[in-house]
Amino acid sequence: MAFIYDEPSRTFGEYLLVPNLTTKDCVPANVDLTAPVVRFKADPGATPPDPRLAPLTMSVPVTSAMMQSVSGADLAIALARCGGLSFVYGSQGIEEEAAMVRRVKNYKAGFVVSDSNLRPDATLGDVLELTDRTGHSTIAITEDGTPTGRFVGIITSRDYRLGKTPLSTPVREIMTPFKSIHCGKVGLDLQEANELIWRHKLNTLPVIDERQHLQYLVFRKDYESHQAHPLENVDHEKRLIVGAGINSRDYRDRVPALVEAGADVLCIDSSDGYSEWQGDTIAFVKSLGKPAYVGAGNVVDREGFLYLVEAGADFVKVGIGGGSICITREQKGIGRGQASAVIEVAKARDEYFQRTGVYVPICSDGGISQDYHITIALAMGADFVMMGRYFARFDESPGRKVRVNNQFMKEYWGEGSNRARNWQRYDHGDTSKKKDQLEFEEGVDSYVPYAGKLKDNLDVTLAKVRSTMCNCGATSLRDLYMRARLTVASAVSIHEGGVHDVMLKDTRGNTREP
Ligand SMILES: NC(=O)C1=CN([C@@H]2O[C@H](COP(=O)(O)OP(=O)(O)OC[C@H]3O[C@@H](n4cnc5c(N)ncnc54)[C@H](O)[C@@H]3O)[C@@H](O)[C@H]2O)C=CC1
Ligand SMILES: O=c1[nH]c(=O)c2[nH+]cn([C@@H]3O[C@H](COP(=O)(O)O)[C@@H](O)[C@H]3O)c2[nH]1
Ligand SMILES: [K+]
Repeated sequence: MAFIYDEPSRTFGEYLLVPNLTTKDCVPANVDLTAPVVRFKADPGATPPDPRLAPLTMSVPVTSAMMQSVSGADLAIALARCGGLSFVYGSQGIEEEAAMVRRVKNYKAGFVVSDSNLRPDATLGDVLELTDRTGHSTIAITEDGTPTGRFVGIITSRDYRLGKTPLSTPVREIMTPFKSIHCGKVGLDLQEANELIWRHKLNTLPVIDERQHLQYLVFRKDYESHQAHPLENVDHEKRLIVGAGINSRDYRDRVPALVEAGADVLCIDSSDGYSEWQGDTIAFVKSLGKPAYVGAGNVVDREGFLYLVEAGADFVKVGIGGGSICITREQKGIGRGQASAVIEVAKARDEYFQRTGVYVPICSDGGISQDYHITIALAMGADFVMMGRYFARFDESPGRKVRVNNQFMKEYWGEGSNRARNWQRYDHGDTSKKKDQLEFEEGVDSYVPYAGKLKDNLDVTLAKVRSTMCNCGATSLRDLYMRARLTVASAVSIHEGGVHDVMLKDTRGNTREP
């Protein structure tokens, strides 16, 4: 006989937090958002345990969805610099995905590999053409014109006069030559580089190796940007932390390549994780010689969670059909309201911890359509959240920025859409996929309003989270989960929470309905 749940399945927008006493030390500056990423052992007497006991943590509880339109290398770098974690999308060739992971791991804040380089026999005409193409006015001159060739000089716009200096002038006659340039030696850190920049009043510090080959450029303005990222999520070698998506088919080839590339944590990407395919995938990752972390999912209930935990998952992702581009509930009728799913799985996680002393973090994936939904998810017991739409809006996401009806938009398409699935037609890596199944789309191709830089937006979002936590008397995510009091809002009280019974006024004094 079919089992019917007593309670309807609910989602974040149906709940509100009721404030607790805010003590005077409970201010946003004192809020610590550190979250565990992977399983760890702790004293089951303290539920939930201190997240800093986990072997992999993040300083803000936010991850970006493993989607083609969300998590490429640029977004992964920007998010890790703000303290979060990206999962580079797995719906691409294995080599391509590994290359993205490598790009994130090789990123050194403040140290950039020069992208504008010429040989000494190039001309001013070449300089102008290159400046135009890259938008960068600092050009490194190396013997072979490569970013790591023997370094012989530098050209900036101060070295020539447009309209006066002939375009045919060779670079070697106008560049600042090596002997007049202050350089750093490879191995110096950003602070030391910055010291040199200030001492010698430089705009750019070239960093060379013992053979005088160029390695990096350090720009004065980038040091300031580094100072603005105090929460950066880095490993013990100060490299940014990055995750990578995998699937339950080509994992035997994909996982070793990603681990080799330096992925800190993997995650199986699927709408439905309660399957033996995922059990096998986890077992494979755990059988590798090298230790590797792997998350699994998605699940929406206690049974699915326990199955993946017992299979060895390092974290479990929660959510079926709640994503903004999802049509799974409509197409297949599977899923559960995101709040109900998180509440049940968080309870199962706590019981498992109390029984075994092993804490397995959970991630609420999809359906965050307002910033405060993050706080609600965390209050309900999610250790961190995953978002797609949210990040697709930013400069750093891979989708194109386009103008639609006089407004800038970014493209955002679901991983279950035909657009995303097309990669397999051009890649030979995953030919086993669904040969035996008829295909139907489970996601849409869409636009989202362009919103600018990731950091600017995430700073505001997290300010709201911290502020709400203070309303709830919480300065850590553990506090929040332990103390939060949530109430279901009736449809009428949701109406009451919006603007009502007033006419809105614009800057010219005109009025309109809310
Ligand atoms: N979170 C959500 O609500 C949803 C997410 N998505 C996203 O769309 C993408 C595709 O998701 P899915 O279609 O669920 O991918 P999937 O690859 O997990 O599953 C597709 C089908 O293949 C089967 N399968 C998996 N491994 C297999 C193996 N080794 N051998 C034979 N059959 C196997 C599965 O049982 C399923 O029927 C993912 O990126 C996912 O995150 C799609 C729908 C909903
Ligand atoms: O039904 C679906 N069809 C799709 O094509 C699809 N692509 C992604 N996802 C899932 O949605 C999450 C992102 O959701 P948001 O945009 O709401 O943040 C992601 O993290 C995924 O869990 C999909 N679900
Ligand atoms: K299943």
